[in-house]
Parts: sequence; C-alpha cells; structure tokens
Amino acid sequence: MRLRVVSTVDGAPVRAHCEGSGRAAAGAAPPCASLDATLRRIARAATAALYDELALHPKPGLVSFVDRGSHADMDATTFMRSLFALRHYFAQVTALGACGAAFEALEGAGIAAERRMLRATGGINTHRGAVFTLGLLCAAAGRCAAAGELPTAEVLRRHLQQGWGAALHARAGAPPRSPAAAAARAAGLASANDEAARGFPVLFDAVWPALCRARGDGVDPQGARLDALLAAIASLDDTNLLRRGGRAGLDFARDAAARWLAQGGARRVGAVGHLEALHRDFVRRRLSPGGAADMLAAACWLERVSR
Ligand SMILES: CC(C)(COP(=O)(O)OP(=O)(O)OC[C@H]1O[C@@H](n2cnc3c(N)ncnc32)[C@H](O)[C@@H]1O)[C@@H](O)C(=O)NCCC(=O)NCCS
Ligand SMILES: Nc1ncnc2c1ncn2[C@@H]1O[C@H](COP(=O)(O)OP(=O)(O)OP(=O)(O)O)[C@@H](O)[C@H]1O
Repeated sequence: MRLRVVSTVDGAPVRAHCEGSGRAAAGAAPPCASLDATLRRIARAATAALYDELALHPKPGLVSFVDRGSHADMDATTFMRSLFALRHYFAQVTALGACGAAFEALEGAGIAAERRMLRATGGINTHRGAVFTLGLLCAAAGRCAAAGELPTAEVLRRHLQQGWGAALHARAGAPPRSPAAAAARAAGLASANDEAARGFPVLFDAVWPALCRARGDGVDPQGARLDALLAAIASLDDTNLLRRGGRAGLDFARDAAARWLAQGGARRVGAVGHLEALHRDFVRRRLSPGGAADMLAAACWLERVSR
C-alpha cells in the first residue's frame, strides 16, 4: 500500500489517501477506503481530548471552566482559542505519521503549530506540551492505521519506537534546549523529551492503567479522569512544578497526589471535596502541574481512539 498526500498546510500533508491495493498488513486491517476516515477520527480525538482535560474540575492548580487555577495570564477562553487553532495540526501530524514521515517533518509541524498557538493566545503558552505529546501520539496512531493495526496502548508504543525512537533518543541525549529541561537534567529528572524517548512510561504504565482501573471499578468518567490526573501528578517529573515550586514544590505535589490515591481516589466518599481543598492549596503555592495535564489529555485521547 502507498499513501498519497492530497492536501497540505505549511507544505506538510493534512490528508493522505492510499493508492494501489486496498489490503493492508495482516490482522485487523481497516479497508483502504476507510483509512482517510480513520485518520480524521484520530485527529479529532486529540482536539476532543484537550477539551476533556480543560472541562475536568477540580484539577489542582490547573485552568478549567470554573477558574484559572494558579495562572494569572490565561483562562478557559485562552485555552479554547488555542484548541481551535490546533485542530489542523493534529490532522497534519496524523497524516505525516501515516505517510511514514521522518522526525524532522513532525518537528517542523510541531514548531509551526506552536507558532499558531501563540498567535491565537496573544503569546501565551497554553498547549506547548500537548502539541508535543499528543502530536507524537497522533503520528504513531497514523502509522498504526496505515499498517492496518488497531491502536492499542502496546501497538502505539511500538509504532512510536519503530518510527521515531532513534530520533527521540538522539534529541533526549543532546544538550537541553530550554531552562526547564536544563533544570530537570541537573536534578536528575526526566523532561518532556526524555518521557517521549522512553515511550511515555508515565502515560502507558501509570496514567492509562489508572483510568482503566477506575472505569473497571464502576467509577464515573469524571472520577476516572481525576484518578488518571492524580496518578500523573504522583509519578511524572513535571518540569512546570519544578520551575514554579522547586524540588520542594514538586515533592509536595507528588506526595499529596499519592496520598489522595492511597485513600481510595475517586472511590472515596468526599473525594471531590478533598480535591477542591487540594486545588486551593496548589493555587496558594502557585503550583501548576501542566505536564500532568498533558498526560491526562493523552489518556483521554487513548480512551477515544481505542474504543
Ligand atoms: C519538546 C518540547 C515540548 C520541549 O520543551 P521544553 O524544553 O520546554 O521541555 P519541558 O520539559 O519544560 O516541557 C515543556 C512542556 O511539556 C510538559 N511537560 C512538563 N514536564 C513534562 C514531563 N516530564 N513529561 C512530559 N511532558 C512534560 C509541560 O506542558 C511543559 O510546559 C517543545 O517545546 C519542542 O521542542 N517543540 C518543538 C516541536 C517538536 O519537536 N515536536 C515534535 C513532534 S510532535
Ligand atoms: N488546564 C491546564 N492548565 C494549565 N496548564 C496546562 C493545562 N493543560 C495543559 N497545560 C500545560 O501546561 C503548560 C503551560 O503552563 P506553564 O505554567 O508552563 O506556562 P508558562 O507560560 O510557560 O509559564 P508561567 O505561567 O509560569 O509564566 C502548557 O505546555 C500546557 O501543555
């Protein structure tokens, strides 16, 4: 099967059609005619997942429709503007993945998307981490769809590694490009680039299992997402927390999240009330787990693409 690019944004493909045989690799192969629809579904799930994340409340220190958490310069409207500006990017990066594009092409699309985000928000960073994490996941899902495989967590991880693992490792081994990544390395912590190079272990080994476990226990969708977010805060080396609160801030956030989960998480009576109190505490300390928010959005995306 060969993929043909049929439209572009900033010179990169947004849609891809397959040429030649309608049969893809062995296994649960989607027929070729439906590949385009599958790619669109993957991309739409990314925008929807960012909305899922924004709409969830209470999220310790984070922006939602209820309040702006620990952020003075952005609110839910800023996030909605950004989200709208990013929708073509997710289609583009999914198509790039399906076409087997090199990492440099994904990087170019990501940089252009960051620029569009900043234009839409008046220079405010609402979704930088999400552009990166969800962009890579969409590319992996595009690659997986082109191979005719279903996007389970395990399959996505394999496609991410086979497609761009070497480039991600090279990037993670290079000198840090930002003060946040430099601070993470100096503290022996894993930055966004390290997480990606390792195949997103926090997402696949902690956050996604927490979401699935909660749903399996009969917890409602909101409660399950709260469990997933707190699992992310408890286990991610979140450079946003490190930058705003130093090592003490990061440790405080992790311990508080681990305690909430150990007490039953969303299953506990009064769980939401406790989380509202924790949210107020994070705001008092100016803490914001933006990286954990990105992991939650990624888990919401996974839930949408794998059902
Ligand atoms: C890779 C990026 C995110 C690196 O940014 P930076 O050096 O500032 O790293 P940093 O670790 O501070 O994270 C940036 C953002 O990621 C999220 N984040 C924070 N900590 C983590 C973590 N441990 N793991 C995952 N995400 C995290 C937060 O939202 C944060 O604001 C990015 O800005 C970049 O280089 N973009 C270019 C586009 C690109 O390469 N795209 C790849 C293809 S999609
Ligand atoms: N609901 C959310 N609230 C806050 N941050 C979020 C949310 N969802 C995702 N994030 C992530 O957090 C990051 C933005 O937060 P950050 O605190 O780093 O902003 P900043 O402008 O870079 O820093 P500062 O506000 O300290 O000047 C984004 O990269 C984004 O992906």
